[in-house]
Amino acid sequence: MSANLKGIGASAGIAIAKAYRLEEPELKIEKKEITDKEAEKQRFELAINQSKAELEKIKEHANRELGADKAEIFAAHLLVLSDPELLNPVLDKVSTEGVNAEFAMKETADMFVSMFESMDNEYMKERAADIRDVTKRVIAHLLGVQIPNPSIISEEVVIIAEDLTPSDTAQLNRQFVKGFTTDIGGRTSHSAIMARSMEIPAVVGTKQATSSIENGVMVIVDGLDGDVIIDPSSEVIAQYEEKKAKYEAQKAEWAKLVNEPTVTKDGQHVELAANIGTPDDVKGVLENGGEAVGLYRTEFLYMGRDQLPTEDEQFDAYKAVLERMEGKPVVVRTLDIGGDKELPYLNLPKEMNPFLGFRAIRLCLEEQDIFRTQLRALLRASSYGNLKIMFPMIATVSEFREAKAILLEEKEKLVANGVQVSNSIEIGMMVEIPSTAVMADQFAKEVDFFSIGTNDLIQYTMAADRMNERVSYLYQPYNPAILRLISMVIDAAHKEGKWAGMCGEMAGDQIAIPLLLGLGLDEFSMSATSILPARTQIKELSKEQAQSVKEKVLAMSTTEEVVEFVKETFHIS
Ligand SMILES: C=C(OP(=O)(O)O)C(=O)O
Ligand SMILES: [Mg+2]
Repeated sequence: MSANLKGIGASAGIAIAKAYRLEEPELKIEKKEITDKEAEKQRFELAINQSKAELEKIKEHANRELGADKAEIFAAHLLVLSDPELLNPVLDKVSTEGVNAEFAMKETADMFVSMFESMDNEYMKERAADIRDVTKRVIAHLLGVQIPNPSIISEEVVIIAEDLTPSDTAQLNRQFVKGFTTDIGGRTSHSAIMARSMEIPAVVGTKQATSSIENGVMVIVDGLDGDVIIDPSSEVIAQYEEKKAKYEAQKAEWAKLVNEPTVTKDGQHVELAANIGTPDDVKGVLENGGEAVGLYRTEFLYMGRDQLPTEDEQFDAYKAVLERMEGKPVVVRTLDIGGDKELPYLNLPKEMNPFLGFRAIRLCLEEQDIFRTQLRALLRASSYGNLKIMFPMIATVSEFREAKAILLEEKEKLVANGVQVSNSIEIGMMVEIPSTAVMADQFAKEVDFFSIGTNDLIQYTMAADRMNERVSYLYQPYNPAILRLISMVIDAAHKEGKWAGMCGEMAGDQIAIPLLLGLGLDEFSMSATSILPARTQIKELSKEQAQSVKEKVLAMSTTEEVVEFVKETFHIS
C-alpha cells in the first residue's frame, strides 16, 4: 500500500529508488564471561580487519570525490586501528580478565579518550575523537550491527534520515544517491542548499520519514512538489516517471539560454550569479550560464576536516575559483561559521542559541589569526581574477569598519613585502541582520556593495528558525516586513551609487523575482540550477511594469495578499 508524506521541496527533481536509512545504530555492550579466549581474540582481530577494509574504501572514495585533504581523517583512523598501544590492552583484557572483546575494547578506548581529552592540547583532543570514532566501528562489527555510511553506497538509493549535516551531504555519492528525505530541516538549511548545488532531489521537514519508511522499500522523492511516496504501485511509479521525463525536457528547454544575457522585455539587464561552496561547484555555475559567483561560502573549506586549512590551501582554492571564472565577478564571503555550520575542532562551548551566538564575523574579529590568514589568502589570490570580498553577519557599523581595517592592514603588509595584490577589490557586506537593513543608509556610505542574505534576514526578522519546519509558516519571504527591509537596502545603496545584490535563496524564487526586479535589485545570486529558470522568467518580464507595482506591494499587509497579487499580475501558476 502506498502512503504519502508532505514536506518541503528543497531540491528540484524526482528520484525513484530503494530506501536507505541513515541512522546511528544503538550499540548495546554487555559484559560477558568468555571461556574460549583464543576464539574471542580471533573474533576481535577479524573485526579490526573488517573495519580497516571499510575505512580503506571510505578513504578512497573521499580522496576521489572530495580531495586529499578531506581523506586525511580516514588515514588517521586507519593508523589508530594499527596502533598496538590501543589494541594490545584489549587482547590482554580478554586473556587475563576473560571478558568479551567488545567490553574490553570499550573499557580500553574510554580510558584513552578521557586521558587525551583532559590534556590541554589540541592534537591530543583530536586523537581522542579519532579513537571514539574508530572504536564505534570496531564494536559495531563485533556486535554484527551495520554502521551506515553514505560514501560507500553502491546501488541506487534514496536516503532517509532524521537530518543530514552539511558534511553528511558533501559525502553523498551522486552516482548512487538519487535523492533524500529528512524529518527536519527547511529550504534554507545548508544540507538543502548543498542538495541543490549537487542536483540531488530532496524533500526535507517531512516530520515522519524515519518513522514511516523501512529500509529497502521503494520510495519516490518529488522535490518539485515536496511529496514523498512510500511503496508506490506500478501505476504511481509510471506517473512519476512521466513527471520526471517532463521535468528533464523542461531543463533541456532552459538550457538553450545558457549563453544568453539576462535582459528583460524592456531591455534592462540584471546579473544572474550563483552561490557556491567549493571550487568544484564552478563547473555547475558555468554549465548553468552563471554570469558571476555572487556568494562563495568559504566555510565549507574549513568543514569535514580536523584542523584549520592553511593559508596556502586557501589561496589555492580562491585562485582556482577566480581563474575558472575567467574575469567574471566572484564575491567571496569570509568565514561564516556557526548556526548549522559547525567546526568541532575549534572546541567552542555549546550555546543555547547558536544562530544568535559567537559566530561568523564575531568569531573572526576575536580570533584574528584565523581571520587574517583567510584575508591574506584572498588578497594573494586577488590578482587572478575579479575578486570582491564581503563580511558575514555584520550587525553594527563598527564591526564593518573593524573588519575592513584589518583587511586593509593585511593588504598593506603584503604589498610592502612585494606581493602582488589587486587594487580594485570591492569590499562589501551581507545584510542579514535586521539592524543593518534599518541602518542601510549609514552602511551604504562605507561599503562598495550590499548582498542581502534573506535566509538569515527572514529568520531574524520573523524570529522563526530557518531549520525548524514547525515554525516554517512564519518563515515568509514575501511578508511585507521583509519586502520593506529589502527595499530600504536597495534604495540606500543606489542613493550612494553602490550596487545591491541578494544571495539568499529568495533571489531564485519565482514569486520573488518580479518583486525584486521592481525593487531595483542589481544582482540575483542563487543555486546554479535556478539560474536558467530565472533567466527564462526575467526575459518575459518588463522592469517598468515590475517597478510600477512597487508601492502597492509595499503597502500590503499580509504575505497571502502579496502572493495572490504577484501570481495574478505576473501570470505565475
Ligand atoms: C546567503 C546567506 O547565508 P547562509 O545561507 O550561508 O547563512 C543568507 O543568510 O541568506
Ligand atoms: Mg547567512
